[in-house]
Amino acid sequence: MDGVTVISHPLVQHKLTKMRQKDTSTAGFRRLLREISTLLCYEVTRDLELTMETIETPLTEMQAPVLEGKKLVFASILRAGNGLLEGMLDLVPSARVSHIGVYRDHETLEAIEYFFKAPEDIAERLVIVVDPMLATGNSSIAAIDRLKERGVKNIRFLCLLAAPEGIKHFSETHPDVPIFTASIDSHLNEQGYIVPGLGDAGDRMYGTK
Ligand SMILES: O=P(O)(O)OC[C@H]1O[C@H](OP(=O)(O)OP(=O)(O)O)[C@H](O)[C@@H]1O
Ligand SMILES: O=c1cc[nH]c(=O)[nH]1
Ligand SMILES: [Mg+2]
Repeated sequence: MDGVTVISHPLVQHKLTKMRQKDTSTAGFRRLLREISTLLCYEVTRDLELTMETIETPLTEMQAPVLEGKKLVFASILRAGNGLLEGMLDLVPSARVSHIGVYRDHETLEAIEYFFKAPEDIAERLVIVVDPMLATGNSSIAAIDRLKERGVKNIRFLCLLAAPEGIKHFSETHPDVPIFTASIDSHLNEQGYIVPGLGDAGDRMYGTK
């Protein structure tokens, strides 16, 4: 699929299988999500620009590559996005963070926004939006609409599972935003859940159901 990268690394796929299993505990689910997020972060940042800095090794001075970490924003779609955010910050501690509070209305599946906070200069930065689930696409599309209203031009979207219906909707609405996912699942059911999926990511992370 155009604009979609499936991260097929065996460690990612193994951990995802554990997360899908209904008997995985809340603590186990959270731990796996944090671990998998570092692996996904590795892939989504693979082509980031480096600048050269003068450093001194014990032997000599040299020009060495460093990441422009302060130019990055991780935007977490609450609540479940926070599970991906933590592991990503482990790898890029200097990244800035935006929180976008969006939940799905269970009847209409429309996205309802309840919170938005972002760095002042977000428009000048690369923003990696994170949410484990791309189902209908309504939540991620709404979050990216909001970022574009703030002038952000350079956006990537990272998730764990995506439904074909959501990818189509998302790509038609935001064709300029590449999607990174660990799996493209079969379909959405009548309630808008991803099948086979892993259930409700927020509830599984926080034990709210
Ligand atoms: O693509 P969509 O059809 O919009 O579905 C995906 C959204 O649903 C879940 O959030 P939820 O609404 O359950 O909120 P929560 O994270 O607070 O539980 C998930 O974390 C996504 O944000
Ligand atoms: O399967 C789904 C769909 C939307 N949100 C989730 O958490 N899970
Ligand atoms: Mg939820």
